Amino acid sequence: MSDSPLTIVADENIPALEPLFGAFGRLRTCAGRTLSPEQVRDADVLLVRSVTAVNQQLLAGSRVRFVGTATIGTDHVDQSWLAEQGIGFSSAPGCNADSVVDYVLAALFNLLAESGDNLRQKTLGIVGVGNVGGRLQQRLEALGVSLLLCDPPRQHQEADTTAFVSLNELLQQADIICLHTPLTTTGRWPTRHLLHADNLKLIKPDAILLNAGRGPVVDNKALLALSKQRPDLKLVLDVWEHEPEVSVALAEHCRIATPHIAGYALDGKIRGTWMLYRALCQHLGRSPEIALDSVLPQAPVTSMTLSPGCSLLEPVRTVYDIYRDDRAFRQMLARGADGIPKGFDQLRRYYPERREFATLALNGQVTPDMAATLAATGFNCHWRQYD
Ligand SMILES: NC(=O)C1=CN([C@@H]2O[C@H](COP(=O)(O)OP(=O)(O)OC[C@H]3O[C@@H](n4cnc5c(N)ncnc54)[C@H](O)[C@@H]3O)[C@@H](O)[C@H]2O)C=CC1
Ligand SMILES: O=C(O)C(=O)[C@H](O)COP(=O)(O)O
Repeated sequence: MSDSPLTIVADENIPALEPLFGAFGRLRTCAGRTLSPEQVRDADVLLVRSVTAVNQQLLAGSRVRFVGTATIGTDHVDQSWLAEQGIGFSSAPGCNADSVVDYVLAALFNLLAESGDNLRQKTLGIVGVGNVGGRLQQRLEALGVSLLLCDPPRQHQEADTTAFVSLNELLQQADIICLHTPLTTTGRWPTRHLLHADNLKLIKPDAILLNAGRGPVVDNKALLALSKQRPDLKLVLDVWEHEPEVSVALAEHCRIATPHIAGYALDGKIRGTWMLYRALCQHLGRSPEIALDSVLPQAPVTSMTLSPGCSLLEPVRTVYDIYRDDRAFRQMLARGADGIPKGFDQLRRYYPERREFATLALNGQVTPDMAATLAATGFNCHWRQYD
């Protein structure tokens, strides 16, 4: 690509486009879900999120030389075809991993508080221990939670294979199962329908099953069938097979149901755009000059008085009320099946501002134990400890 102004076509749902990409040339935004070959034909650069299938069908005949997806997941991009065409590509690994971990902890703290259970007395299984699963592992270890880890690709590569268990062992032993694998259909360990009718049956009574990876990692039909026989199972689903369509029946069986927003803290979304900005600079041989902090709005200071006996749920709910997302999603589903794809995307497009736990400024006085627990949960806040 030359130094002349570039034409950049971008998904309208990518935040901070203008400050990060405005200086490269002409910026045009489009609806990512319905992006057509005609809309990208004259583009030099294409910036997408997870709802745009980037492949030969979209790009053949265009002059696109660089594609960026401001997401962790890359299952919507035909990377082999891009490489064959010599088209540069970048995703944003880890950009919203902390947001997803916040979502998981918000779901778990709420559900366990409702059942009067303590996370420290549970065994939690993480399937897929990469950026998201690994950060979840770190926070939970700091909270003193017993963990089981399943990640065959890592197990195969690493010296300490004893750190991992098989998927069946994890399903049989975990009280809480969190899925954080990518969606893959090829290779040695494909994840499509990783959880299916046969192994879903292994899950323990009263277990929590949470999927914040990709919908098709769980066979949704099999999960619905099982949920009908096993009302004890507590489902938390952020991702669905066939998005933006959703099985209303399955959502009704969920304790928490949300429209693929686990990674939607503003910090994670803008970090994703910024990572693409840096990747494009590198692709063009230019030095990146814009710092992340200059495009990330300051988090509002939420003042909250923490008392020695306060529950962790209070600060968690203050920074992220997961039931707000659950309610909005169910209201949308109740409006009728025809409206679901549109409603699903509307909820995501107009998602209210949410910030990562780490941005919350809490005030107050807490015991040293509570201070340690807050820090382990991911808060980076200002409090005074009681002696
Ligand atoms: N719900 C949401 O809003 C979001 C969902 N995601 C999804 O979460 C996925 C994971 O994200 P990261 O942890 O950042 O990705 P990552 O690539 O850092 O880690 C994925 C891990 O899964 C493991 N894995 C692959 N196949 C496996 C299998 N068959 N069984 C068990 N483990 C397997 C890999 O070895 C790797 O360690 C993304 O690919 C994306 O699809 C990511 C961000 C937001
Ligand atoms: O980063 C990922 O991977 C995700 O799943 C995204 O957070 C999903 O957001 P959209 O790309 O669908 O806006």
